[in-house]
Amino acid sequence: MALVPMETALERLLEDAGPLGSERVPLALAYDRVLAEPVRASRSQPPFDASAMDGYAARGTDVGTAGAQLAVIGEIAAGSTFSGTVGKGECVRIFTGAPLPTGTDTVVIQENVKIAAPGVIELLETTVSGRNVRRAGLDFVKGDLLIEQGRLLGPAALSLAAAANHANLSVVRRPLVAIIATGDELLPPGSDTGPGQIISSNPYGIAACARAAGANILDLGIAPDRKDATSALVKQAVAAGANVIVTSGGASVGDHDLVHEVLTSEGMTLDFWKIAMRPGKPLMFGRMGEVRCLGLPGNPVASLVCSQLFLKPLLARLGGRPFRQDIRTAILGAGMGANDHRQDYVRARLEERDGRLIATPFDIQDSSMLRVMAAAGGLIVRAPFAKALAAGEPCQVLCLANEF
Ligand SMILES: Nc1nc2c(c(=O)[nH]1)N[C@H]1C(S)=C(S)[C@@H](COP(=O)(O)OP(=O)(O)OC[C@H]3O[C@@H](n4cnc5c(N)ncnc54)[C@H](O)[C@@H]3O)O[C@H]1N2
Ligand code: MOO
Repeated sequence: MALVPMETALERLLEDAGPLGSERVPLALAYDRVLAEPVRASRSQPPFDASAMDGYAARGTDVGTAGAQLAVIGEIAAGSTFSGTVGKGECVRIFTGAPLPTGTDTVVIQENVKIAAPGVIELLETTVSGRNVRRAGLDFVKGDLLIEQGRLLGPAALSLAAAANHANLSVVRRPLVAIIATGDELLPPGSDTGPGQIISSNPYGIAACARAAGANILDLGIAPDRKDATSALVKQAVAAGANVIVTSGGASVGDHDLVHEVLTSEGMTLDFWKIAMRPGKPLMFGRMGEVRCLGLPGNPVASLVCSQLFLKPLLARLGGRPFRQDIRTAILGAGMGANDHRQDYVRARLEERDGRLIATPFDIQDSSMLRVMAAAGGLIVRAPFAKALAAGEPCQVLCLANEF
């Protein structure tokens, strides 16, 4: 079977992947969620002309002359209102956030007055009419569109939604990702391993990638290399409402690589299998109705690279989240040979020298080597049949620094 080019595989993976439905969540749980409906202001803010300072509210026409005296006829703090009307030559002691009393339009800050006599202040400086007042609706007016649909909710958006008097928000549902590791040799971390056994590491990295892309995780553990055991976990994933089933291992051509057979028997229609990439060649993708199935290769680095390149963008689409690979130009720290027909993702050390990004490929690129992967700041992307490059030449790097 001809290997599928990387771009074709990505296009097919994302072809009809759009945001899942929505759910309403309390504001306190809405951080890092994607807004499913625009947020409009249910009220105006501030809802009244409000004092921006601690001082004295007065008429603008009374505060233009230093040395003038005003009678203090009352006091008002934030949270209350002043029932009377302030006349010429009068003022009201006021505190930040309090509504301006009727008749006033200006606040003189307290630093600019002195007490001339009990109940009388004297202006030490002039104040321009209208100063130190926040007009009603300065921030927003009832009905204003405040936050657009599709926005990832961060701190300011959440405070804004709260100020606009929304206790709950409609957000895009997080995709649920079921993860199934396959292989007789696998045991969970913390186990005593016997002959021929290793620790199942892939689900942890896969889950972290999925979480970073906004998904919820259902780790279904390890299926031994038996069709019935693998089928049972796939059924469990479907029953739990998984939007994406991710398998790890068993994707290749060995006698014990059962994933394709099992997924097909559970109703998956294969879309593509075997990509012109390294690592990650045996990657498989198909659909079981609305459930997407991603068969990741078992080699630990391949499973991580494929999670970064395929799982994350897929989950971002389903969750309505923005996503873009962080690809930058770097300078090669060592020469590289010509590439073959597979797009290569070469683990590289990244450093900044004299303001330039230097990418140096690790000597050994075996796709089992997690230590190298964990030390790699990025993956040098080598197109199929790319020519040999000398140290010092530019290359493209997919930066992982903040993600791995
Ligand atoms: N004749 C061929 N053999 C292989 C090919 C091929 O094209 N022809 N492809 C190779 C490539 S590339 C890869 S990648 C692997 C992937 O194959 P599978 O997806 O079937 O993976 P397994 O055979 O199950 O495992 C491969 C390797 O990874 C280890 N593994 C598996 N699961 C985990 C896990 N959860 N945690 C840690 N390590 C895991 C497993 O023990 C094996 O060592 O196939 C090549 N072979
Ligand atoms: O391409 Mo495999 O995915 O070498 O590790």
